[in-house]
Amino acid sequence: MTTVEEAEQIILARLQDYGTETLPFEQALGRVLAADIKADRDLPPFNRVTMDGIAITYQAIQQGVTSYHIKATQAAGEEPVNIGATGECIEIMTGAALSATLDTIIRYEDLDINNGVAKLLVADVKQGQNIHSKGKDKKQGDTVAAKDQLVTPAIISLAASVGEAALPVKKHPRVMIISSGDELVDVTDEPSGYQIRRSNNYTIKAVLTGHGLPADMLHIPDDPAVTKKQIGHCLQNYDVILLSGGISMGKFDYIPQALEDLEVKKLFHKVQQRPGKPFWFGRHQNGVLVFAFPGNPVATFMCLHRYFLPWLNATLGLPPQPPVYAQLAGNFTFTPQLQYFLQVKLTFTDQGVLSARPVEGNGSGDFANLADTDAFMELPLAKNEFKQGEVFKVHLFKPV
Ligand SMILES: Nc1nc2c(c(=O)[nH]1)N[C@H]1C(S)=C(S)[C@@H](COP(=O)(O)OP(=O)(O)OC[C@H]3O[C@@H](n4cnc5c(N)ncnc54)[C@H](O)[C@@H]3O)O[C@H]1N2
Ligand code: MOO
Repeated sequence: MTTVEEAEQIILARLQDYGTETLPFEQALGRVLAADIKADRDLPPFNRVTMDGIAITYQAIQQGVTSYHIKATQAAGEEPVNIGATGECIEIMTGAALSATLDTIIRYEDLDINNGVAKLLVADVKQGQNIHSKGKDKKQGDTVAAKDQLVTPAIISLAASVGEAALPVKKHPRVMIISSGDELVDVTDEPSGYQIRRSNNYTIKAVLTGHGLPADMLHIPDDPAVTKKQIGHCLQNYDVILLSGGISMGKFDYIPQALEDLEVKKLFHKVQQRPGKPFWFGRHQNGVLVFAFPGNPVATFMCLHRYFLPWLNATLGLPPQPPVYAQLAGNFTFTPQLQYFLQVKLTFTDQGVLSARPVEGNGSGDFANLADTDAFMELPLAKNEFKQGEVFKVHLFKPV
């Protein structure tokens, strides 16, 4: 059977470039930047005053001059005003551009101002104080934000400041989410005593929305002809199909056969893991990828986080997320020859250690348990006994 690592490698070997698009910069939040953002001029673009007060030349201090005639007042956004002598100063505001004749700012708190004269109240004055020098952060033409990273609020701020009103970002794949099964009714429908409401498709959609990825949804009944027709249509109109359910050994699990008939090449079926063992993954020759997750809600949820999101991350050109490790807060035993993904509740201890308390639940149909946990802890296949204090990798599905 395919191991978790092999499944991951097979999936990550199928990265695809969906191209780029240009968006108004405010709409690019959460997307992946497709080109470097460069400074259109030095940052800051002029010697920027950082305290309200007066501007003097440091020569005055060297000559022992401690009171200054206020020649003018300069607000931020006004043209720089020069002084003509060491005994002069300009009253100046934070954000103003400093004239080349001035090099030191003294804040109001250190002055006594009367009748147009500012008297220094402190002895310790340093040349260049309270000035953010031109080009200190970045020079014109420098990269201020490199491509292949998520557009964050800080990058929106940089784009605005260098005048990039439109940003090139990576295009998303077109995603279709398919649920299947005659036992499933929609959320607004009243289920009979032997039906349930479908939820996996909404879970997947919610996770994708959290990653800024739009997706369409479709439900198909347990009918082989309809299954084939509908999936065939999706193979022509989408880049990625995310299925849940209908892939195990049941008499009405028509999905693997339909995919085979539609010439989606199976790359693996069944992974040595719990939950999610029946996971099916394949690729159509036109490039469409099919992730068919097992129907049990926890299995779908785990596979989405463990396999699809890292693929999405990599296919959009983002660097791999650094692994997160946590310390097991209780003993745990698991004997089947399957890699177990244990649901855990995470907390930081007062020593700054990420601690993981096992919250076992009632198997992969128990979605109530998902709401009470934060992550899956990936327990190594080679072991059966996992002791309190041991450290293992975790896959977070909630921020801690
Ligand atoms: N003989 C065997 N039976 C099963 C095996 C096996 O190896 N041999 N594996 C089990 C495991 S593990 C899982 S997981 C499930 C996966 O089966 P399917 O992918 O075919 O899923 P279904 O049978 O269609 O559904 C399973 C379960 O999940 C519910 N479900 C499905 N879709 C949704 C949805 N959109 N929202 C909410 N719930 C959903 C469905 O009603 C079933 O209860 O197979 C085991 N059987
Ligand atoms: O994958 Mo199944 O989720 O172990 O029930």
